[in-house]
Amino acid sequence: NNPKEDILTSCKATAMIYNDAQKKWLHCASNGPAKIQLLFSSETQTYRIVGRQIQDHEVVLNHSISKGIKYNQATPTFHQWRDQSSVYGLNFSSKLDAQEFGLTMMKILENV
Ligand SMILES: CC(=O)N[C@@H](Cc1ccccc1Cl)C(=O)N1CCC[C@]12C=C[C@@H]1CC[C@@H](C(=O)N3CC[C@@H]4C=C[C@H]5CC[C@H](C(=O)O)N5C(=O)[C@H]43)N1C2=O
Repeated sequence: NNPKEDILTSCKATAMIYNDAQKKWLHCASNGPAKIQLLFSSETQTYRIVGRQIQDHEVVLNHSISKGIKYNQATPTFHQWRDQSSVYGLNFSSKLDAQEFGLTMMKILENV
């Protein structure tokens, strides 16, 4: 971890990406849930979302949270967002995780 990044929130969720051609959601990795973190870098004053598979630590999500992204809390345990190129989804393990993640994401989006 870059020591200069603050972990704003951390939770367990399955990272998904929408395949527009097939019109279906695909898992970003095949082996179960990931640890999803919202990070703030004081050095660059930027936020990013990082997801690492719990089983093998594979990085399945890693992108900066920019002004342009649109975030949608589709259900109490499934949130999704789109940027210029893709649509991502998080299937949370619990409603509480989803609530906390959503609140943190909304605060970030007010500040980017
Ligand atoms: C205008 C727009 O982009 N709309 C987006 C949602 C959205 C709204 C506002 C800001 C950002 C976003 Cl991503 C949208 O509707 N999208 C993005 C691509 C797929 C989808 C377009 C159409 C389908 C209709 C059903 C819904 C969907 O995919 N859902 C709803 C929540 C549900 C929850 C979990 C995932 C997991 C597997 C299951 C499934 O696909 O079988 N599924 C879904 O069916 C999810 N859909 C979508 O989320």
